[in-house]
Amino acid sequence: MLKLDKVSKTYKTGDKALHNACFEVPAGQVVGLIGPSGAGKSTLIRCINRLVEPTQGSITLGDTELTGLNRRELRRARRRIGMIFQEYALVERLTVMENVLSGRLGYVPAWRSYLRKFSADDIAQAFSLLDRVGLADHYNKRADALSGGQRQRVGIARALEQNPELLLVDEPTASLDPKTSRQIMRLIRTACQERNLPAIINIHDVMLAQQFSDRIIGLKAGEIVFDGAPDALTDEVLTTIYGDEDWTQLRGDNAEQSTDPETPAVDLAEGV
Ligand SMILES: Nc1ncnc2c1ncn2[C@@H]1O[C@H](COP(=O)(O)OP(=O)(O)OP(=O)(O)O)[C@@H](O)[C@H]1O
Repeated sequence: MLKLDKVSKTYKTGDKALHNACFEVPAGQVVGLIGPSGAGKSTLIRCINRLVEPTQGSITLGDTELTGLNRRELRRARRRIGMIFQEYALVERLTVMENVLSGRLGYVPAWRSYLRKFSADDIAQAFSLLDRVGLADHYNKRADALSGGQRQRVGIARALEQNPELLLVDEPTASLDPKTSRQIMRLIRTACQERNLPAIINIHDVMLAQQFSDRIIGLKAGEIVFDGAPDALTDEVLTTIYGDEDWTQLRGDNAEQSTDPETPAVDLAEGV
């Protein structure tokens, strides 16, 4: 369980990026975090693992108050939080397997991580995760030889290799085509369901968020203006968050893409 209590962030520039954010995310829940550009989505995600220091409020993961930790304790706590990034953040010249194993680096002693020595269990788990994200045959390829969708799957496997208690996902599909985006979102959601893992996904595409989240949190100018079920995200609510748009047409376009016959209805679902 993740809990945010009155979390605010004002940058040194005076930008009030987040104001009094309060919510809890129970185990296994996938939260889609939406809102216009500059609403504070990245700030909120980064406050949770303290890549950005909140100005006020408390953030608790399980029994640990993340906001109260010193640097060393924070390093240890970050092992419990898997991150998935828009630009994948892979080490391009390393193999797929080495990238996945790097998810364990926070766990192995410094000398072993320097020599990149991993236990047999870590390696077996990495193989199993690569199999589950559909990349078992690619384990020995260099990361820079992969497509965007494949890279993001490596990013997902690396985050899961950490055995995290929470996933923070920052615009995972922003660099991907619509079909690959849906596959990646399905993969993240299924992985969370199987592991009872909570996740917060910062996502620009409202329709994808609605399709693959258990809950939506809508931010506008640093304030939470919506927190509810994906079905409750009516055109009126969307207009509150984003301003006027032709939501009916946007939904129509998306429905066409979702029924794209080339997109298997359950692709990867069993494999994750
Ligand atoms: N390092 C920073 N220093 C000063 N202001 C910042 C910094 N990072 C973000 N901001 C400001 O905080 C506000 C929220 O930004 P943030 O990046 O969190 O929004 P966002 O919803 O993630 O936007 P986007 O969808 O465009 O990535 C904006 O006004 C932004 O200009």
